[in-house]
Amino acid sequence: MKDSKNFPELKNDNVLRAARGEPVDRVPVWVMRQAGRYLPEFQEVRKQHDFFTVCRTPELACEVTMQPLRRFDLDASIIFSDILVIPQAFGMTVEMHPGVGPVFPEPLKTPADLAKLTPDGAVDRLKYVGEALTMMRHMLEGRVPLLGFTGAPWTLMGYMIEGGGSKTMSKAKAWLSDYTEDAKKLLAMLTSAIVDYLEMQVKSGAQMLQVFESSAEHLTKDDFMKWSMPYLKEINDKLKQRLIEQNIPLVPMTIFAKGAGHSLAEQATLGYEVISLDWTVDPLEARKQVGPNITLQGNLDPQDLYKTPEEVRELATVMVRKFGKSRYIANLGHGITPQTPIVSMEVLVDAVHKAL
Ligand SMILES: Cc1c2[nH]c(c1CCC(=O)O)Cc1[nH]c(c(CCC(=O)O)c1C)Cc1[nH]c(c(CCC(=O)O)c1C)Cc1[nH]c(c(C)c1CCC(=O)O)C2
Repeated sequence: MKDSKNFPELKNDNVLRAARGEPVDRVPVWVMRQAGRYLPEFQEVRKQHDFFTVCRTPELACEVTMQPLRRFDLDASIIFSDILVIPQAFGMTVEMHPGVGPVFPEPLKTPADLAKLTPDGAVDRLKYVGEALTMMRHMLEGRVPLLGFTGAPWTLMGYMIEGGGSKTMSKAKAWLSDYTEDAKKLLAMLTSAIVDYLEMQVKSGAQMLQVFESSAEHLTKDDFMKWSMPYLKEINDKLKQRLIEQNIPLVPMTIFAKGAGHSLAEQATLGYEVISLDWTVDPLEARKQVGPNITLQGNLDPQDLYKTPEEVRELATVMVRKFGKSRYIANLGHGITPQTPIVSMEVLVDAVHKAL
């Protein structure tokens, strides 16, 4: 399978080795949303093309995926796309409004709206992501591993019901209590599509996968156990089972459940190789919670990148020394934000590589 596309041999595999608990040459680092609006060259592309056009056009997706790698000595690339391509593949309209974020003109209002969704064949409508991954593997020439990703069921359900970002998730939470069976049906539908989607990503060339449960922060610990964890486990279990059945080498899996620092010990039981931490969690405490056999990723506060270069260097160095060189991938605690100075990224990457 791996050779069927004749991908170039991987040179810097530190991220994959860290994920598997093997020794690394240097602490690897990449950044969530590393291809994004803080880069002027990204803004140039966005002036000419709508956000989802970039996602759907492999040449454009690969160009913006490559942009941060031209500037910084990063140890991984992540394919340019969005978690909301799954709701789109289910037949929902999603628009990206600059300065606002994603907008669904027709969100799910009542359980009757579930009948309008078209989950059958969703993965076929996401083939463009696979094409971008395959093209990107060649474009990278083996420089660093290529990561794929997906949104997790609860996070996607939230956007589909709220119709965009939400401070409270009041409507999505109302589904959990008022339409419990339908909420379960929707989460199961999403879980199944996510497994298909990740399988396709691996077959297309993704060398590691991250599952974004960004809206975990809205759930109590009890609700996280009930409405997120079982689906996260099913995604990891089913995907691995499918890859094994087809004799396809497994790829490391990362779970990023933002705001779920209350459940690190529980997350460590899910079967994911890597747990990505938001900035609210102390590295030493996180290590205590997950034990020695899980890789940790994170967790600098993205707002720290607005400090002086000297402060950024100091904060990154302290962070890396707390996590240590074993089973650790440096990253931010969430996506990099649009006004971040370029120099902060340069300093962050350099500081991580020099810290140990
Ligand atoms: C919740 C979520 C989304 N998308 C994503 C998540 C999970 C991570 C997280 O919690 O931030 C994931 C995502 N979105 C994007 C990537 C690309 C890969 C990368 O470089 O990390 C990834 C991994 C590009 C993007 N996705 C988006 C942008 C900026 C939009 C633009 O270019 O106009 C980028 C580069 C837009 C987006 N997409 C989404 C939102 C809420 C927004 C608006 C928020 C904002 O404005 O910062 C949905």
